[in-house]
Amino acid sequence: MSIPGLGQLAPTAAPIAAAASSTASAPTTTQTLEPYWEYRFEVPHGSTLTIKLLAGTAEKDGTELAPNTPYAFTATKSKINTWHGCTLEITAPSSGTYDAYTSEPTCDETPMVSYLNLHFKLESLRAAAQKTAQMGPRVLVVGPPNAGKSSLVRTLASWATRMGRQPLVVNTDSREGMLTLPGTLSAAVFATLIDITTDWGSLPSSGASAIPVKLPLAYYYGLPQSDDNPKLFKRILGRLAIAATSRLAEDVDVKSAGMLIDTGGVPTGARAAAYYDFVAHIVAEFSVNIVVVLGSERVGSEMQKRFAGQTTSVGETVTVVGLDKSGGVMERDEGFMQSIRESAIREYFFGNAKMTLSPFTQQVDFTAVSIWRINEAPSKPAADGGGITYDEGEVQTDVLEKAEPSMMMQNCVLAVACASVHDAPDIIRDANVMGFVYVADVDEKRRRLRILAPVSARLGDRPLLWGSWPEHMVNLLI
Ligand SMILES: Nc1ncnc2c1ncn2[C@@H]1O[C@H](COP(=O)(O)OP(=O)(O)OP(=O)(O)O)[C@@H](O)[C@H]1O
Repeated sequence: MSIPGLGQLAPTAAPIAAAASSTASAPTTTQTLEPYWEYRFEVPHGSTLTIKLLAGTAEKDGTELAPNTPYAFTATKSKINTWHGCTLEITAPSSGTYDAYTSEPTCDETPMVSYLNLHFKLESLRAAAQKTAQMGPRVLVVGPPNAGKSSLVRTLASWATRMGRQPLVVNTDSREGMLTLPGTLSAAVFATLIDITTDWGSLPSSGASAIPVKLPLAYYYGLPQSDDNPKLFKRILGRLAIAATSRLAEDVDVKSAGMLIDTGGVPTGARAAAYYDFVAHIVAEFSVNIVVVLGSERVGSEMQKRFAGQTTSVGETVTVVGLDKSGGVMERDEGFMQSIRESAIREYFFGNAKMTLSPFTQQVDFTAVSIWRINEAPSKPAADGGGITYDEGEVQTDVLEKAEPSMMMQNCVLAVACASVHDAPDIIRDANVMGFVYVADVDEKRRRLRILAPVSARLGDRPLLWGSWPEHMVNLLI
């Protein structure tokens, strides 16, 4: 066990240098970082950047780098930070490209110190909860898009596990999957380190891994934005909250460590009001007692207005904490995000550079599968403030519709519900996800589907859920 940030030296007067961007050409370079500096890097799809810690100590999102161990990063934007200083060896294949620079803040300038202070505050709450067998802190992180919310949740989770804690991490942003494919809301206990070459660690798959794989509990929403179908989104959040709360109840270590909940970015315009309702729903359902607002006074003031001083279902007062966003957080455009989603899906079926998987292909008759469609709600407010408001009472938007196989499903990912094909639609909707299949081909003439699955299992026994997220893929078999 190591304690993040402890024993740190008084801050050195590190020069405040403007971050200089450089496109590296040399295959191997070394980079020396002073205390509090960050090495920020962007690796495009198809390139690999290998980083090795030669001396000192360094972390990626709270997880320490092992000395003299090469870590290969691909298709990512991230950073390595150091509390005490370090030397890194950076290697990139001469044909590959990447962009990197060092940020050189002092102790007073880096928001990492305030994140560490938050961690120690949470730690003291966890210690107190452990003594009295109460629930540890339930922390919700909110803020605008690209504020560093997921990075902060990951960092707090990693620091907690380094102290021997086992927090339950919850993802409520269906655009990105946590330990599962996009389109889902999920929760997982983090008791061991995170594989730092990925965001959240490898997807659970049927192979051996040096770092223990975390198994998430996932529910399929099948749409990218929470307001694409507000009623269904809230329903699924409720299911996840019940599962998360019972996970806390059955394990004293998880209970005292509490929860860390990630959210999608607060949208702009009229959609923000609806989004705040989802936040209120999360606060109520997960009995959140600490709301961390990252990088926005506007969102901070809204959160203060709504939650500060409120009491949770277990009688604790809700605290709202505002923290600065790191200047290093990188924009990820739609093209980049799409390539990340595609690689997550490829990895799910075919494995990655460390482990190849052999998915199972089967031909099934249209009549042998039971597919249920998840629809968007009929309307949502436009980003500019116009548009139509919801009328949730009237429309049963959270009802699944039975769908006939069709060409529209070609190259789509379907979620396999942990339910029976004989169950009622609302039981199927409320079931958690067992895994995913991919529709490689639809032959409407012969009424047959070619389906790729991670394991050989009879598909006809389980209902399949068809949403619009993740979106249509390019053909994975080419
Ligand atoms: N200090 C930093 N230096 C370099 N990159 C960073 C830093 N902090 C975060 N990033 C990167 O910036 C990107 C966006 O960060 P992150 O995903 O944490 O933001 P977010 O607020 O959760 O985004 P979203 O609104 O899309 O959910 C990620 O690729 C992350 O690894």
